[in-house]
Formats: sequence, C-alpha cells, structure tokens
Amino acid sequence: MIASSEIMLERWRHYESKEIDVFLEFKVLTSEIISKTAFGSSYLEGQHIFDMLTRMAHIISGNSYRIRIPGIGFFLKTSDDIESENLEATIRNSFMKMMKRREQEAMLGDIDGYGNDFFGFLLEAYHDSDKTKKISMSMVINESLRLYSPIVAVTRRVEREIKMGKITVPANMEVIISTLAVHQNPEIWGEDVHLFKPERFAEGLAKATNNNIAAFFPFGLGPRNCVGVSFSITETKVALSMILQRYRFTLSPTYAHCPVEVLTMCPQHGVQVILQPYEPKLL
Ligand code: HEM
Repeated sequence: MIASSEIMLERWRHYESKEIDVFLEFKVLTSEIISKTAFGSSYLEGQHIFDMLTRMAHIISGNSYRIRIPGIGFFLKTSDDIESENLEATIRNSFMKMMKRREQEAMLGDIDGYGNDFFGFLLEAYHDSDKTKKISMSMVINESLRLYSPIVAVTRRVEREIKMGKITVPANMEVIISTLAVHQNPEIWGEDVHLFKPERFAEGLAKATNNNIAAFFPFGLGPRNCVGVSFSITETKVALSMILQRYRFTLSPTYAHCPVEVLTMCPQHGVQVILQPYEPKLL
C-alpha cells in the first residue's frame, strides 16, 4: 500500500498547482494495491484481470435493464454476451493459473512477508490522533461511505416466510435492500441527511443513526458481509495520510458533481482537484 501510494505521489509531482483527476488516480492506485496484495509478483497479470473486470462491469451495467427471453438467449447472443463470455473464460483461466503458481510458491516457501511493524505503528498513530482531533479520518470515511455508498444495494433471498411489520415476505423471494435509501433517510440521520457532515459520527454510530446501528451498512451486514472491510479502510487511511502530508487541495472549477452507478457508485465526469504542495510550518 505504501509503495504504491509513493509511486502515485511521485507521479503527482508533475501536477503541482495544476488540475488532476483523482478519480482516475485512485482507480489506478486501488487496482495496483489489490493486484499486488492478491497476486504478489504476478501483479501485472492481476492488473490485466482488473481491467477485464472493469470492462465486464460496463457490460453488466449497460445490460441490466435488458429483457431476456428464457431459452432463446442461449442461441441468440448479442456482441455483449459474446464479449462477456470470453472475458469470463479468460479471467477464470488466469485465476486458475495464478492460484496453481501461488500454491507451488507456497510449498517451496517463496511467498513474501509483509511489513507488519510499520503498519501497526501507523494505525496506532492514527488511533491516538483520533482521540484528540475533532474530526477524525474515520468520521470522514464513514460520512463518504454513507452519502456515496459504492454499493447502492445488497440482496438477500428469504429462506422461509417472515413478517416484517405489516408485510409478509414469502419464502424464496429476493429482497433488495437499498443502501442509498437507508443511508439518506431523514428519520434515521436527521433533516441534514443530504449534507456532508463527518461530525455526525463524532459520538459513535448509535448517536449518528438515532439508535439504529444496522442503518449504516456500506459493507453489507451479517455473516456474508464484505471480506474487504479492514483492507479498504486501512488502504484509504494509508493513502490519505500520505497524500495529506504533502498536499492540500481544492475542487477545480471544471468539476461537475454527478454520481452515477456503473456497478459501483462513480463520479461520472471524474473528480478534478487542484493540488497545492503543503509546506508544514516548523514549530
Ligand atoms: C470501499 C470498498 C468496498 C465496499 C464499499 C464494499 C462493499 C461490499 C458489499 C456491500 C458487499 C455485499 C455484502 C452483503 O451482501 O452483505 C461486499 C461483498 C464482498 N466484498 Fe466488498 N467492498 C469493498 C471492498 C472490497 C475489497 C477491497 C475486497 C477484497 C479484498 C472485497 C471483497 C468482497 C467479497 C469477497 C464479498 C463477498 C462476501 C460474501 O459473499 O461472503 N470488498 N462488499
């Protein structure tokens, strides 16, 4: 995470006092970090897989409202169907090959270790500064995940008939739970629900949610919630802390606020900011 963030910051030197689209930058950063973490030395191959997954995401989003006739779809394939089938097969093959290689490396004892000591130090430093500052990084992250949840809904299949208030939900029904709707419900969050206010989390989740802690679920809930929670939060904190040590930034006048869903919530026209190098005052 640290090495990839450093590479990104090195690139940013060319953009000092200029406009840069941080949405593109963070896309590159996160795919590089996950590729290196998941695939180790094969991370370039991993990045290729993420590019293919991004393409799949576009195909899925573009086809989500297409009506399919059962059976006929098997014989009549659109160019999107053919492309996504090819992508799926290539991704599956690459994964299988990499897993085999990793298995062999593990047996030979060739897999890298991680710099855990430095991580421990960094996170401890953050936990300490949380205590003293009014707005902590966790509050900012939570508020961003509340207002702009990357996953706009989670689904569950109901195993047996249940009653939810006045509604009876029959068995086998698929229920879509809208993260967006719950995260923006004024009865839970208050009338300022549409404002970006990290301080709403200052006194904990129960206070922020009017005692409905399950109303905040950017990573889903229950035994099948996201396995990448700690990974993503750590990644955000590491990258942000490294960025903020070097830069202050303001939104560029060219920025147009337009969140859209392309499998995950994304800024349609990017996020253009102006980077100002930060020179900390010596005490
Ligand atoms: C900000 C970043 C992320 C968000 C907001 C997010 C959100 C989610 C959500 C809402 C779910 C569905 C959970 C549910 O149905 O209850 C999910 C599932 C999952 N996520 Fe994430 N995720 C993020 C990053 C990651 C990362 C970095 C990884 C991998 C390292 C990851 C791996 C997974 C997996 C494997 C599942 C399926 C879990 C299961 O079905 O048991 N996620 N994620």
